[in-house]
Amino acid sequence: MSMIYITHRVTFSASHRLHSDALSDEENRRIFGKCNNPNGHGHNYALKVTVRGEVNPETGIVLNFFDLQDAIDAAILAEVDHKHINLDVPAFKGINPTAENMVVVFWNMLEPKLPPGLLYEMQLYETDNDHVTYRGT
Ligand SMILES: Nc1nc2c(c(=O)[nH]1)N=C([C@H](O)[C@H](O)COP(=O)(O)OP(=O)(O)OP(=O)(O)O)CN2
Ligand SMILES: [Zn+2]
Repeated sequence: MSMIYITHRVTFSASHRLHSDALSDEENRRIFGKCNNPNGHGHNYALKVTVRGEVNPETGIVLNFFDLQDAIDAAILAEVDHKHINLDVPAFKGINPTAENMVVVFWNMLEPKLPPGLLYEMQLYETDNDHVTYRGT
């Protein structure tokens, strides 16, 4: 049997403010600079989701791309697209919406919606130049 990795990419737009409740206002300004601006700022994010599994010999697929897209839409995009992450998304209450924290939250949103053990990797692109990768641990 062949282990195959399949990836679906989605995009969404959202705004956020980098601010940690564990830091003083001065520390937040020093560490996050302009990204700590109280008015927030926006990004056009891209999220790549990779699942891995064996190819079903009858269908020839691991997981239908359509089903993967539907799961991402329902679990993640419905929550965050065109939202202010800090203010509008309950899952981020008390969580600083860095790309690092966002990808972990997204994993926890999506993983229960997929067949057990299928989710392999998520990559969240905040810009074309900067992205983070998470594999669940
Ligand atoms: N490790 C991390 N560092 C930073 C994060 C992050 O999530 N993890 N996030 C930010 C901010 O969100 C910031 O908005 C990044 O925006 P960006 O447009 O990349 O900032 P620049 O002004 O440097 O980009 P330009 O190339 O000048 O357009 C910061 N750090
Ligand atoms: Zn930002």
